[in-house]
Amino acid sequence: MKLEKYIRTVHDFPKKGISYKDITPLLQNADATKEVVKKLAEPLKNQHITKVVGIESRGFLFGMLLASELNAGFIPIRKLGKLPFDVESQSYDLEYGTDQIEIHRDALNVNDRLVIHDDVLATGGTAQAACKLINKLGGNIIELNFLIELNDLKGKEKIIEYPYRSLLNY
Ligand SMILES: O=P(O)(O)OC[C@H]1O[C@H](OP(=O)(O)OP(=O)(O)O)[C@H](O)[C@@H]1O
Ligand SMILES: Nc1ncnc2[nH]cnc12
Repeated sequence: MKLEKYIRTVHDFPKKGISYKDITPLLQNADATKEVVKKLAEPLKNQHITKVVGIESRGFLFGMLLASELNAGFIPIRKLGKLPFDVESQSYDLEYGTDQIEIHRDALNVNDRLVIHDDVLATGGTAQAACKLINKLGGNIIELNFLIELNDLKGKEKIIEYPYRSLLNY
């Protein structure tokens, strides 16, 4: 199945000069959605993953499905001020701004085997900040995976210490 045909490029969103990769056409298609989950999960099936970490908000969409497919738990990393309990925080730069993400301090334990998932790897600022949060809690990152990687933005250079995978490259 050609997953690329379900990704829509929207020019000048949310700011002039940005080519935004819109995954909503993919989400509308059940077969394409299942194919994404299968491809994300396949190499991880024997890796004894205990929790998938998803980054708000689009990282929740496939992060939760991947966790279910792997019989793993799910940990949300959320934007500033959204998690109700004790949190660790990390600020970072985006392709179109700056932001701050947080994780609950009791979200994981040192024995967990973690996968971090997000829909898009662009500059890598978000993924790098997520890794910093996990490291603050002493977590063990087995892999980062993404549905889409924007090659020219060189996000992979920010997560060089970890294995990572993207299903689609632009
Ligand atoms: O590699 P980076 O340059 O850090 O960009 C990637 C991040 O940008 C998008 O999220 P966004 O902050 O737009 O939020 P959303 O998921 O709520 O749409 C995307 O879902 C990633 O989380
Ligand atoms: N160009 C882009 N399209 C979709 N999501 C993004 N997150 C960061 N850059 C993005």
